[in-house]
Amino acid sequence: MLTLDRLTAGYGPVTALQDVSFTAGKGQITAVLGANGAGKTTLLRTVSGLHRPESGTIALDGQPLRKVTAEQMPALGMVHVPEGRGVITELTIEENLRLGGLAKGGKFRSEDLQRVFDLFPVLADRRAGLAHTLSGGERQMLVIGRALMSEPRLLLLDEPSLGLAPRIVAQIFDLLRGLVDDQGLSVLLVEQNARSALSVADHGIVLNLGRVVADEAASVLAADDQLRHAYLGF
Ligand SMILES: Nc1ncnc2c1ncn2[C@@H]1O[C@H](COP(=O)(O)OP(=O)(O)OP(=O)(O)O)[C@@H](O)[C@H]1O
Repeated sequence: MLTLDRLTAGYGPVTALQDVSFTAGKGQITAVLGANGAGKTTLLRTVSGLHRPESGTIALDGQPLRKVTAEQMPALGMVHVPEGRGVITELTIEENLRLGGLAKGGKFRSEDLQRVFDLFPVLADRRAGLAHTLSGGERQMLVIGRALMSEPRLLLLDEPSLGLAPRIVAQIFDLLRGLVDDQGLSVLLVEQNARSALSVADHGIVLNLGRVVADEAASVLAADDQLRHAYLGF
């Protein structure tokens, strides 16, 4: 689905990613793990066209994404959900979702809204309420719902568990698993919470100082004590 080949990116003299290569499979959750500063956010921003790599290629379904801008990504079936739950708190929940429907450049479709409300009944119940009234977990559901409005094939998620209670993280990851299993969505999941991410992912990539140090089935990574202690903090 998504293939990175020797991707190198940085910020002036700082190299954030060095020769990063891996494939995120179709209909799978691929977790990108690593400590603070490992390069995870830079990786997602580079894949979604927000940060220009110094070298290497990114291909979606075999098509190189060279020169594709962030604005064009939803039309290609890829949506980025950045860290920090960027809901617009002054708008209602429904208005926030409608914005996601516009990302693809087409017309808003009420069936997309209904589809998202079916997935997140908690948002449907409060559709006319202002987004600032939502809890952290509900805001995370809202930004995922907003991303789903453009019917992506690939969802890029940056730290969805950040600041959420374990029970809410489990609920959100279960939901993602359902989307992948039932609707064939593919997910690239960047997480510092490696234990939870590996419990839901099919595959895991471990980054350390911008380099891939492991690229394995999630179950293999979770069972590798040495790697867990060295890089994943659990
Ligand atoms: N805007 C920037 N300018 C300069 N250096 C940056 C910038 N953003 C990130 N970096 C550096 O690039 C490296 C990778 O950072 P990145 O944010 O991608 O890591 P991360 O794994 O996402 O960490 P975190 O979990 O803390 O967000 C780090 O050394 C970081 O200090």
